[in-house]
Amino acid sequence: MPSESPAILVIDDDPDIVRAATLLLERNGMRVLGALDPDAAWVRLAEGPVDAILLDLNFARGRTSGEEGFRMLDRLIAADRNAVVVVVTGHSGIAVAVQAMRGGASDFVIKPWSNERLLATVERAVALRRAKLAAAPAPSGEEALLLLGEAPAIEAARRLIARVGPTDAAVLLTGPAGSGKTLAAQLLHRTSPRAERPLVTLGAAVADLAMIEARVAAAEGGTLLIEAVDQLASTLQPELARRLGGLRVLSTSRRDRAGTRAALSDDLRFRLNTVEIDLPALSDRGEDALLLARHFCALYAGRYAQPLRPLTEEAARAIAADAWPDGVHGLRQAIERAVLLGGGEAIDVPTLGLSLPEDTLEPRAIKADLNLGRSEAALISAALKRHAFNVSRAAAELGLTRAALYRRMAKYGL
Ligand SMILES: Nc1ncnc2c1ncn2[C@@H]1O[C@H](COP(=O)(O)OP(=O)(O)OP(=O)(O)O)[C@@H](O)[C@H]1O
Repeated sequence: MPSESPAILVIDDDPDIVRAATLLLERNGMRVLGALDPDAAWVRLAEGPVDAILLDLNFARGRTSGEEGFRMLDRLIAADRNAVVVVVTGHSGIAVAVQAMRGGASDFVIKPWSNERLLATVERAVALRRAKLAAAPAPSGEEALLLLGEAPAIEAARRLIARVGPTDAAVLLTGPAGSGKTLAAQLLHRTSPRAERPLVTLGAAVADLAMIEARVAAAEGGTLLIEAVDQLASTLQPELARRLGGLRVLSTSRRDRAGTRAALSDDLRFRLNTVEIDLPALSDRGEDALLLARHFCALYAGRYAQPLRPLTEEAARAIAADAWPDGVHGLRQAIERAVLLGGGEAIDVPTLGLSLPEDTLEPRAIKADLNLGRSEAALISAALKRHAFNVSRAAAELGLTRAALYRRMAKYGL
């Protein structure tokens, strides 16, 4: 860590949490500013910039949607595009944390945290912030909207987008996390006669009637993008269906077609699925992961004014073989970090935080544990370390859902 002590802003409405984080981080050479609510946070930020921000997503106790936290996250990133925000959420909030990462958070921590992990996360955040500042991103870096890939399903999706984009047809986009649904929706809007009008997003998982009314009004004459529509409360579905006149409606769901249909009331479904586009998991797209990885290497090298470093042969193999549980989103983040934080001539496997496909050897400690009756805690701990505490990857390797992995991590104090 560089000599000047990093400044960390901790935004949490629980003074005990602020105190605990302060003790830990100060003991490790950091300067900590505490804020019990967003207003106090802005006052702190006005006093001077910070290296990382720990943001509790649920200010008002008992709330779980994280809505207030999301607003704060948006504002923090709008105020400073290099802000590095780590969101903090309770066990119930894993989906919310993942959504926050998509909204620009750089990492997340689940409460109750382990000190070791919190510290490692904050140190990573500080390194990322410093690398971002040092790299001085080219201000012009508007990214072109491109749905890249040569897999047949992606080619089919591009053809469908070109055909139905310019119409007013409602399009339902299905596919797993990070498969490009939002990107496809942006393309559909961009190629439509409404392109100059707003594309307004409604997050169905956290929507209530007031939010529905506000977003529908904001999308008037433009396009409404309903994200995770399968998660909309059943009582709200007829309310939403009734308000969709006069809008172009695009929607996304991580469930497959049948699962999505089953989650929607007839009246809402008829308004949404005139055309359906499926986007497959990145791991089912053959060489596309590698093609996208090379694209992101060039994109981030340009954006951060870094030399374009190639992928080593092993890195290319590891990328092609990985399960990519967070889809293109996860791949993109891995490459951004590697471009910003990696040194050397080329981007290698450790810089990406991946493992080589044939690397099936378990560390010796694990073997001993297996002989002693399969210590679940040791297996989980090793998987987490192997994946640099990336819970999605560790869970994928262990064959667990993320929620199941978090439960076990809490059980074993990992
Ligand atoms: N085929 C692709 N070509 C280029 N970039 C892509 C492609 N697919 C996805 N991306 C990029 O990957 C990231 C994740 O994609 P996107 O947000 O569209 O996924 P999603 O399916 O909406 O995910 P979620 O279910 O988590 O909302 C975005 O930055 C997007 O631009």
